Amino acid sequence: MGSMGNLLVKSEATPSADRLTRISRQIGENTQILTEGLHARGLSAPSYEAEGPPDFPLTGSDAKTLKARQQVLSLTKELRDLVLGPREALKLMALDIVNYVPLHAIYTFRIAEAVPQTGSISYEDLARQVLKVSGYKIPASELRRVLRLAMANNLFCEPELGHVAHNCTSLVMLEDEALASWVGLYTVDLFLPVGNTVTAMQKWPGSEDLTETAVNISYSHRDTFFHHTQSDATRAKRYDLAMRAHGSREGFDVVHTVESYPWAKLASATVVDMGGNEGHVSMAIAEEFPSLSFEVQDLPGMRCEKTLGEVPAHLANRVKLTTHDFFDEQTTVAGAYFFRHIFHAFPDKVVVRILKKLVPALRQGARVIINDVVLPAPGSVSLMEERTFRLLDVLMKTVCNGREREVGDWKTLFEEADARFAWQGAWKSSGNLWFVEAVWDDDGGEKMAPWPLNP
Ligand SMILES: C[S@@+](CC[C@H](N)C(=O)[O-])C[C@H]1O[C@@H](n2cnc3c(N)ncnc32)[C@H](O)[C@@H]1O
Repeated sequence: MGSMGNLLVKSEATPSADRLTRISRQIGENTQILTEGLHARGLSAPSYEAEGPPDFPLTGSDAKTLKARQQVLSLTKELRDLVLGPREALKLMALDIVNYVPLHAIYTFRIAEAVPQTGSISYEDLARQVLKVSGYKIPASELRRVLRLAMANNLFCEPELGHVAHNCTSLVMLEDEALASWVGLYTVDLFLPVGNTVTAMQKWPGSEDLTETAVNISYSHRDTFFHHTQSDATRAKRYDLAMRAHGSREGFDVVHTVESYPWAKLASATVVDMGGNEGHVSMAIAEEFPSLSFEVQDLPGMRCEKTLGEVPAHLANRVKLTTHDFFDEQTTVAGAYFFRHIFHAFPDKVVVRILKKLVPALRQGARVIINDVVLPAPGSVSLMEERTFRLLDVLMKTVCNGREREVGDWKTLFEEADARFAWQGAWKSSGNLWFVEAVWDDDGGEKMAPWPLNP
């Protein structure tokens, strides 16, 4: 019971000692489902061995298996915390910040590159290799202390005393540049801002200004996070690669965007993909829905010959990459305006401003389609899911005074932007992102019959 939520779930008045057994039995039952799934597909269990699979093997499975996995993840945390006891669990939660030091060191000193892909290396030789690949002269004793903490978190291993080797997790950092950049983004770029979030809340309570954030305090400037990121080539590249890793996180894959909206109902419309980056989302939808056309708008900095040339020839007449700043008035008249992963990075008043800028181009029946996070009601989803979205919500506060939103918050944004936006609702059928939609009704919003959308 407790696993499905937190605040709304009433705790037992005096929980019986059997509670622990009950949770562990549920863990056992759900683990059994996973084991059967592995057997049925002839797969072995995940492990930390260097040759082990870098991803849990059943991620693309049926709903029952996926739910069992979510249950195991939530219940094991619950059992762990209960067995620790609240006092000790709290101490460990606070102490957890130290676990980021090895991650930071591994990224900065390029330790994954310095350790040989097979076999092992002594700490002294590792110090020499680190100097070679990263230029940093770090004593063996310091590498040892950070790496031994990393190993206590199942990152690298020490097969023979005094010798470091890769395991499956550390190899991922070597082989997956996007994931390594994800680690870099959080440890190099965001560690200070995370630490300054409360200071920003004290300095600018409730601010909706993009330049009154923990990033501004940490880096002593009044630029937006976006400009801060773009102002340094290394940082910009790290951010772009990290976003790729984010896009491939479970539940955030573009396949959910393609499958969860009834795109065919837009017939032969043009969809303007606002802040559509290099067009990867539009291209994925265009592949599946051959009657649709896309105009992918983004800032000039996102356009160069290389990216323009990356639209495959068979899509070139239906997917156009153009430049447009969404703070300027929209000039393209289209059937739909699509915002994926855009608005959570902006405070409410800025989102309203962006929506208003669409108005000159909107014609009767034009759609605004948002594909973004919708916050669950507290306690309505598993603790794992809840934590994913609450983390993103607080992170948005840290970097840009943006926020994740509940369904009612999205509706309010449209109401504040213009009464002619007729609310169509919000839904999610797969993945982590929801669809939120409004239709432009020149006659005044409310009278427009809702489109029968929920697929
Ligand atoms: C988080 S990415 C989302 C990209 C894409 N929609 C997706 O779902 O993968 C945000 C995008 O918004 C773009 N962007 C930021 N500010 C913008 C602006 N003022 N006008 C147009 N695009 C902007 C960025 O360049 C970036 O490509």
